Amino acid sequence: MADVMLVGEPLVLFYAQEYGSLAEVNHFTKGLAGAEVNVGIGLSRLGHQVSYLTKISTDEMGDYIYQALEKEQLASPYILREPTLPVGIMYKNKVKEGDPKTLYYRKGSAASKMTKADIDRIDFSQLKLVHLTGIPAALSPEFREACFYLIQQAKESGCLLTFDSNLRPSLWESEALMIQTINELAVLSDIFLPGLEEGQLLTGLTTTEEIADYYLTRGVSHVVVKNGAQGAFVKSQNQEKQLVEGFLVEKVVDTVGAGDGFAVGIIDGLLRKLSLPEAVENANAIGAIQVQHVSDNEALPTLVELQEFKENTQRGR
Ligand SMILES: O=C(O)C(=O)C[C@H](O)[C@H](O)CO
Repeated sequence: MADVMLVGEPLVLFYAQEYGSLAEVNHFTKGLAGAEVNVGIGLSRLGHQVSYLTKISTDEMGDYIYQALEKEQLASPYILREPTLPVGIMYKNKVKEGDPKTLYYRKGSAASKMTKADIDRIDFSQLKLVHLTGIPAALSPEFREACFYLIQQAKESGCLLTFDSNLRPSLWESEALMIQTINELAVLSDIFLPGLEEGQLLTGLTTTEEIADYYLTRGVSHVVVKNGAQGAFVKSQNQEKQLVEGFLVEKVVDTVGAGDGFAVGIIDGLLRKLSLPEAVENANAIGAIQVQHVSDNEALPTLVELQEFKENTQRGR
């Protein structure tokens, strides 16, 4: 029986083999992407039982996603095959510095059409935690409505809710709708995980503590503001707060998926009843591992690999 439920859209990812703009490069490697998928893979590798609810096509790209999910113990009857709609595709370029450019072909995908009726397929009885990101709410009005319904059902069943803002402006009709919706979802969560820049855009505030307070005063129990190499700032309703130092990374190769790795550390810590600062330290470590690899999820560690990384890597910028 699964402890964690994830709902989202898996993507076929083509990541470039050569540096340069997507218009210029010719060689790509095929992989799997999607924020919730990445979190699911990370948790599964750390030994947790995870369920993942989505819809994929019945064509070869859908087969590819299904097989990749099977390999990561994420395939289950919660994956519905939809004969008339495609899966989403994402391209990602290779950069020497900064964030890679991502390009989506996902409008009208099978997953983007998920509704409240799909949420009704979830058996909440044994679940401990539901994790959601801001991406599904961007995909269609019906999926957006389903996200609020998922949160309501999860809360009624006594599940913890972790929420990662994961802002993707290109997927939203407008920035105003993105900010409004993400804030509405965030204040319903127990543990909210914004990046510093995301928090600044969402609240109009500047510092990590101001951002944390914004959500704490609106009912969130714990806020963890991610600040890349600087580490992460965590503050709770009881006013306990701490800046948890990050790990030294020699070369940042690709930042996409680092936030999902971070969420894995937090959720794993909650499930294993670690203290929040301990969970944040693991989250920083998994984020640091992620940024050193081009795939969105292939480097996600096992517990042994995580331990090794922490033992062999210095803290600091
Ligand atoms: O799901 C998306 O929209 C993506 O951008 C795919 C990536 O794997 C993911 O978001 C990384 O967080």
